[in-house]
Amino acid sequence: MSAVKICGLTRPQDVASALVAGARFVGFVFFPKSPRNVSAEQAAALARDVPPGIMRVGLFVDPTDAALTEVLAKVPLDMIQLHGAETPARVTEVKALTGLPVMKAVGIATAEDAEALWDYGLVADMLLVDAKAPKDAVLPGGNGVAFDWRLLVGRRFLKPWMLAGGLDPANVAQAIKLTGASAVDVSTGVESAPGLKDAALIADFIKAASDA
Ligand SMILES: O=C(O)c1ccccc1N[C@@H]1O[C@H](COP(=O)(O)O)[C@@H](O)[C@H]1O
Repeated sequence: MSAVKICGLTRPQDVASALVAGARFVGFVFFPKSPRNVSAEQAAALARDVPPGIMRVGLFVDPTDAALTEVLAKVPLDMIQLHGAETPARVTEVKALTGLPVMKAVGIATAEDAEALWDYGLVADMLLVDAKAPKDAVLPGGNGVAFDWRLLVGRRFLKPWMLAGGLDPANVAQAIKLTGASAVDVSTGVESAPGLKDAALIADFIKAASDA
């Protein structure tokens, strides 16, 4: 049974749908270019509805110290997700600055890309193994694009990890079976429109991941 993170929540009803369906992680995006971007005030209201034991993850892309500090002053987060070009040294800095566990996203398209998982595993608390963004993409993630999951078969990880990238209710079971992922993350695959989650798709996704 894989744990599920539903990322890019923007509305209270979407948070409720994720929780009712059994999500173990909920994600809030702090990246203005994203259709899932939320202000610190919006995220604070959404995070208040989340019971203890469920991880509230703040997603940032190459954040400054000031941006992190400003959000954390208002939003009770349990984990920071770094989804930009942050170096291993920056991961260490963000951990020290925030006092929170950091999950570092690593974009994969080739076996060579996957090598970076080792370096980030030395410093991050968790790894998010995502598809590399297409060249012309505006967003570094949340593009609904999958990668060749066979690149992960037999790979050793230094830290707990989550699979992401183009997952949806129809393919998540196969992805888990092939990679052995014990946690999965989804954003666009459970949306009815950019930034708007669909309760039925969330429920279908979590059931498929749990049954896999
Ligand atoms: O969701 C976004 O808008 C986003 C913006 C910037 C960086 C990452 C983003 N989302 C993350 O991308 C992966 C995969 O998403 P998808 O399921 O393929 O849509 C996931 O970790 C999201 O948290």
